[in-house]
Amino acid sequence: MQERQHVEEIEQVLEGTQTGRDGFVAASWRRCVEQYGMDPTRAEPAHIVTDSELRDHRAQAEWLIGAARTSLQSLFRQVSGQNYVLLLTDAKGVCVDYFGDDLFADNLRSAGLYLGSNWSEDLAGTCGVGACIVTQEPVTVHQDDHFGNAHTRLSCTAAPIFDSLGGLAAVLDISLLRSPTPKRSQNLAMSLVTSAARRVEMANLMAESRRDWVLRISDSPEFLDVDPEAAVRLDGAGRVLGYTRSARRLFADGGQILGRRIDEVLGVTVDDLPDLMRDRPTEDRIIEMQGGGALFGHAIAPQAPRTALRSTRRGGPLAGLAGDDPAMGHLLTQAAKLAHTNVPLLLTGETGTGKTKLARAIHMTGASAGFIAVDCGGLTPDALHAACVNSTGPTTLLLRRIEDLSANTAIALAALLDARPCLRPLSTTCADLTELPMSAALFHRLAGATLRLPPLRARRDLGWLLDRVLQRRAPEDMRLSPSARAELLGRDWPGNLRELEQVIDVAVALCEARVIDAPDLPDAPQATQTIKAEEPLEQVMEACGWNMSRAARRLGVNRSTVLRRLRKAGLTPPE
Ligand SMILES: Nc1ncnc2c1ncn2[C@@H]1O[C@H](COP(=O)(O)OP(=O)(O)OP(=O)(O)O)[C@@H](O)[C@H]1O
Repeated sequence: MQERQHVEEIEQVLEGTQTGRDGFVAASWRRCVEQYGMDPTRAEPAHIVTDSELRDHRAQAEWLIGAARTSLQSLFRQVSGQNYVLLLTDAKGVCVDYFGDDLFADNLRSAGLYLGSNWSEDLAGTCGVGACIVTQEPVTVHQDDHFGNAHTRLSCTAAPIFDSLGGLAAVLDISLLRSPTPKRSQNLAMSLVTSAARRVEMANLMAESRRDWVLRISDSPEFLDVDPEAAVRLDGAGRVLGYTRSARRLFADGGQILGRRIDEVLGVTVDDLPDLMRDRPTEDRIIEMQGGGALFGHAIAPQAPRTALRSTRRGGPLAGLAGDDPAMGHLLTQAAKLAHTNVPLLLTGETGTGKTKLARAIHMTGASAGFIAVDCGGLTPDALHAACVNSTGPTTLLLRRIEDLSANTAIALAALLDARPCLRPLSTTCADLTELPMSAALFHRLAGATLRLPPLRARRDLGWLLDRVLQRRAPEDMRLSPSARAELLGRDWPGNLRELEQVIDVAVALCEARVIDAPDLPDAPQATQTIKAEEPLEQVMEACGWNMSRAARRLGVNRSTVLRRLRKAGLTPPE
């Protein structure tokens, strides 16, 4: 009786009658009859691929099975005892991994809820996996939503899993042999399966991105580090190399995502990513969206390869730090050799000469997996311990501005380094070594070797640096006029590379055409400094359009410092 009603309803839908079915189900029924020539009255058995075909499908999906296993196991634990079956199918609909209760194995196998079953729509008719492959959206195909009478007792909820290039890679399906009648009984299954699919995409993206930056994103600071909603993988210039499906919403204008620069949609450039790393408080890691609104970001730096080659040739992150400057060439060759050792390094030089950047490049070149960065100004012994508490394996400890260490924290640091030999300190300082306020004991724990960065005015690769900074911070087709270039090459640069970046940022903002000309350049360094010292925070924020990254660059501090100062001054952006 029920079977006859089901067939009659399919006929009505084919004639164009609205029967209250979900639109995607009606569309699938239509395809089953009109494209695949199926007949709902025929009790089709489950389609199972042969053992050798299954081996092929599993071999091709091996990376996916690996990435999904942990998520599937944890999902299965959540639904255990409720008779749910989990299927992971490849993009063709063939089940390549399976979790179900062995007690019902025979029933599940005959219903097709088993390894090797093929749930593509053109074979199985309207079903969770098939509809998910066609619509590329999460779906519930409940009981008589199914096309064939053989399946009308099942309830299947399926979510798509996309690879990092945006292609459909798999479907995660959670099914019941028997279910309560209301379709909404499967709402919880829908929410479980979509979040499990999101986590599989995240695991896959992370596994692919060991050599690149990853920016993970969340609407709420609470979930940022534990279960972020979306992530993008970025190259050194901030271009998108891969993404999880939910990251599409950042690119709301649609179209191409791969190859786009992240600063086209978010108020961060690749140079801001270190400020979004885990050592910063979560609530300070705010990212403004270009179209308004804000998100929270967690940046993960490229990791060194686990089996780092003991090469002394310069390459990778270190190579990008200098052009043809003999002093920098010598320093970077030394840095490349020292990167593979455990020797504590002290990086000295004037403010803005790139000590922090060099430290990060040394870390990326070496074999330490973990990376912790702390600013020594205001650092308490407790905060130092808290920052290092989770470090287990070899870990780089970047200590910025050790001249600002308090006496108490200096004692705590010496004790910490003795107790945790896995920590490799890389310290930076602008101070003269003879003026460092620390005991000889601590000094020798920090300065196994000293690398001195030259001031920008002494470097012979200023032209190269100008082009590089321009390439990173200006639109692709923007260039410097010969007179602007000559003016910049003649400057003194007391603020070094930081000042160079700011000058380019200002010039890019002021320039009205595609060529930066001399009048677009901000004032001479001396004048700029005087103004900066006198300029109130509110004025800086207004001048930067309340963009925190821009204000941070202008003030020569990082974004979290700007945020802290704003909070302290009780300033908020105008409505
Ligand atoms: N080799 C480089 N090429 C281009 N930009 C660079 C280079 N090195 C550093 N920078 C940029 O210059 C700015 C200052 O760099 P960094 O923070 O490493 O300097 P620092 O010496 O640690 O400064 P401070 O002592 O004031 O903390 C950063 O924005 C960084 O991106």
